[in-house]
Amino acid sequence: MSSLPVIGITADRSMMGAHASHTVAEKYITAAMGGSQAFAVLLPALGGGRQSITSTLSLVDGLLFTGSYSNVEPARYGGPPSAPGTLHDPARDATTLPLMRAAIEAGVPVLAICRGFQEMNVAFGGSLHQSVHTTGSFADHRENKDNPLDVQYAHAHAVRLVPGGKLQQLLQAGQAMVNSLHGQGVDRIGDGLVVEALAPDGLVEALSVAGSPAFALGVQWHPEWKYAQDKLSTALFQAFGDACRQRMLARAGQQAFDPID
Ligand SMILES: N[C@@H](CCC(=O)NCCCC(=O)O)C(=O)O
Repeated sequence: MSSLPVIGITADRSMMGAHASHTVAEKYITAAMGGSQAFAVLLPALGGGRQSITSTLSLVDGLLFTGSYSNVEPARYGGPPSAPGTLHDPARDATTLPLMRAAIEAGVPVLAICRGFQEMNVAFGGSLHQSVHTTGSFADHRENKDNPLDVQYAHAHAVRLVPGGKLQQLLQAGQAMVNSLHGQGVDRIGDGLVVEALAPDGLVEALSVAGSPAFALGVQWHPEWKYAQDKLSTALFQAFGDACRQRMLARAGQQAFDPID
């Protein structure tokens, strides 16, 4: 048995030339390995039950739901059709949405980032604003894609950590600075989800799952970016890794008592 917990990382499905491909940005892999001290494996976005959720959950000690430029298809939360030209990834939706709920119910630790955070909300029956900056109620939370990456992923605004919440307890502070690279945002909050952080304009920036048997946290920002240099990001990946290690040890204990057949 490996001494490292295994973290499954959700991939996007897109075309590389003529070939359907499954990809994960390396920053998520290095953050899981370095920040959570885990062994990273990539989970293809095959959807449609082609690889069963039960088998996936039996292979991993935790799941990292990644960010992505694509939007969750609005039919998944009863929203109006997307603006023409919006990037979707229906295979990813079909993979991550059922996996998210099943993982959390089974006590598999979950950290969900940006699109992953939006998936958490939709998986629990919530809905999304398709472009928060056109609602009239919120600021523009998008990055300027013409800027160098270091500028795009730099701190953009504060978040207020809800007193007594999981994030506030983790950081032992009332607020933190975060980056901001998203056009969509949480509208109706999913059933059983708990607000953990808010942007100055009131947009929900982090969610946890009430009564979840294990770590289950989603954040709208990108803690994987320079995870080792930012106090909140370091704390998040460490706490996620600790939860994954706990599950690994619990599973090892269970196996030791399984009858030999
Ligand atoms: N499409 C959604 C989600 C935004 C998001 O996840 N961006 C990530 C960009 C690439 C990355 O850093 O992985 C939205 O715009 O709201």
